[in-house]
Amino acid sequence: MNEAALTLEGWYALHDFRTINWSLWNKADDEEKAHALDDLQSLWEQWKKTENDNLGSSVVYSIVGQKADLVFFHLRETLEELNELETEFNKTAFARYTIPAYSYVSIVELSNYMAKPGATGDPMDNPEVQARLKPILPKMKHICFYPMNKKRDLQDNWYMLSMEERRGMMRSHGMIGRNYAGKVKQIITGSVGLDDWEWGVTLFSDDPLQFKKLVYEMRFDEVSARFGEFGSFFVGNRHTDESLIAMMK
Ligand code: VOV
Repeated sequence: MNEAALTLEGWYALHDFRTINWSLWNKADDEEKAHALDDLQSLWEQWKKTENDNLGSSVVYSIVGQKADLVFFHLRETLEELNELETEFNKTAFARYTIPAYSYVSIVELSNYMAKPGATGDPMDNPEVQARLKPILPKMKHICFYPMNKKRDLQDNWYMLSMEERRGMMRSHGMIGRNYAGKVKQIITGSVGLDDWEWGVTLFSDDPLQFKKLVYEMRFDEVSARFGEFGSFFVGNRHTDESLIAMMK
């Protein structure tokens, strides 16, 4: 049997994609709209407080194209908290004007492929590791999310490779990624046993072209070229509470 990579897990993640029911929204009167936006605003204030208290992180982005209109991306300590905030959102007057479009449940994950040989001590005690496992989400202008698998075909089965083979490929993957330091920030969330794909890839950048450059360059790298299988891509622009409320008015 091949050696499983050791993984460290941090905050649970929910990507909650919604479509706005514009025909319902357009029929609502001013009072109903104001009530819906007040509800959204007060929930957003709670999300900000959670983030300021370092108990989680939340960002909201528009989605370009017809797959959804918005994504609410939340990180929280427990699955229960994610469930609660999803329900809380569903109870708002604002949610009545949205239709669930897609969701993804996962957990922030780091693997030991790049672990320094001979490192001692519990990595969970390392503040850098903690900051990566429980990240305050970047407030960059654009987001790109997609789920992915590593192939389990007869010839190309990631899970049948030795640790050394996988480590070598992940090193090359990391080297490509490093060229995008300062341009693209990635949050990799593991979802084996949690959702339909094996990982969620969430990228942030101030320049959406960098998503295309990075993903394209990685397609030529062995781990993506031979083993990568990808779901739907969602791309969008950052919303603050002010910009989302202004858009709805
Ligand atoms: C923005 C740049 C960037 C950088 C620097 C980077 C680096 C790294 C390192 C060093 C490591 C391994 C250690 C760890 O941290 O876990 C990873 C891990 C991972 N990655 Fe990555 N990745 C990036 C970016 C990046 C992208 C764009 C993708 C999508 C691939 C594509 O073709 O579309 C991706 C995927 C992943 C996955 C699914 C994993 C887990 C694989 C597993 O089998 O466990 N990743 N990644």
